[in-house]
Amino acid sequence: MIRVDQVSYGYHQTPVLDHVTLHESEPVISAIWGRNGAGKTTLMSLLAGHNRPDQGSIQVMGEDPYNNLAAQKHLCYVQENHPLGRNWTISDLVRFGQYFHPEWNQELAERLIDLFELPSKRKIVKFSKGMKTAAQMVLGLASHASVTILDEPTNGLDAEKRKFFYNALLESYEEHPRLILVSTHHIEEIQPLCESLIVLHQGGVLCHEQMEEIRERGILLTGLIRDVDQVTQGENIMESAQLGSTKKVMIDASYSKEWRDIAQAHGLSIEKATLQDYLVNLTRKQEVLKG
Ligand SMILES: Nc1ncnc2c1ncn2[C@@H]1O[C@H](COP(=O)(O)OP(=O)(O)OP(=O)(O)O)[C@@H](O)[C@H]1O
Repeated sequence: MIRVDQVSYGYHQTPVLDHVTLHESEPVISAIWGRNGAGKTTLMSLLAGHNRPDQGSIQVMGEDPYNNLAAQKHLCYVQENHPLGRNWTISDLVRFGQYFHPEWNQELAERLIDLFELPSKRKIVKFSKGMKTAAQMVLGLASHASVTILDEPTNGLDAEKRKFFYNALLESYEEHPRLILVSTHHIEEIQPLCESLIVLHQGGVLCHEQMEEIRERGILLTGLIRDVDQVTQGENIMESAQLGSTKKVMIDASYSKEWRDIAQAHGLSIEKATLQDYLVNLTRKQEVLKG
């Protein structure tokens, strides 16, 4: 569905993406995670054909997306500040969606407008931040585009609206399976919906894995310093803290029965780290290693 091969891109001689390769061949909801400035939006805008790679090639449904209408009919890219017409209302947005997206689902669009309580007559520029995001999500989800790209789709949404969005995302995907790429900083909330995770870091894809595998990684062990040190000898320690005679570490290992047994045998407590904390440490570790 998408093929990114050896793509490099920079702004005014400042490199952002460096020989990035990324393939998704099946319909899937995939999260893109990375620290601020990692290049998530840059990668998404290249996939959407808004910019052309400096090097390498991109294909979306077999087409080069840059300046290519044949590719655009397969694509819906919803970015943070979507350039909606200044005077647009929700009705204009819906007309735009119907016109540009051959698979547009009008019934879903109407239901989402209702759910997000979006006023039909007010101009979108006068919406609150959360309402603007919700309006953009109506476009992204109802587009049913084969490659739907959502950049920070929960920005500004309150907890209830985020829940509505996650339910609608899943419903829209189940009704019309396709590739939905979602960049997010709120990985804990969205990870139950995603089958794969792409981590961007230092200009490249640090990992691209099945969510069910990566969400098991990162374990926290707590106990007496000497016991923790003994058990974690030779392990990849991602984080460590001491308080008196007690030590707590995060190691880069899967939360497996084997590890639970080892912890129990040594009198250590064991917990699964959050995916968010694991990823923060994973990207920090790389910085340390490279530094
Ligand atoms: N139009 C631009 N001109 C110059 N530099 C840019 C431009 N857009 C982005 N950059 C730079 O490219 C790098 C990657 O930015 P990008 O917006 O792709 O990251 P991101 O992962 O989406 O970040 P965030 O999580 O903060 O939204 C940053 O260093 C940013 O300053």
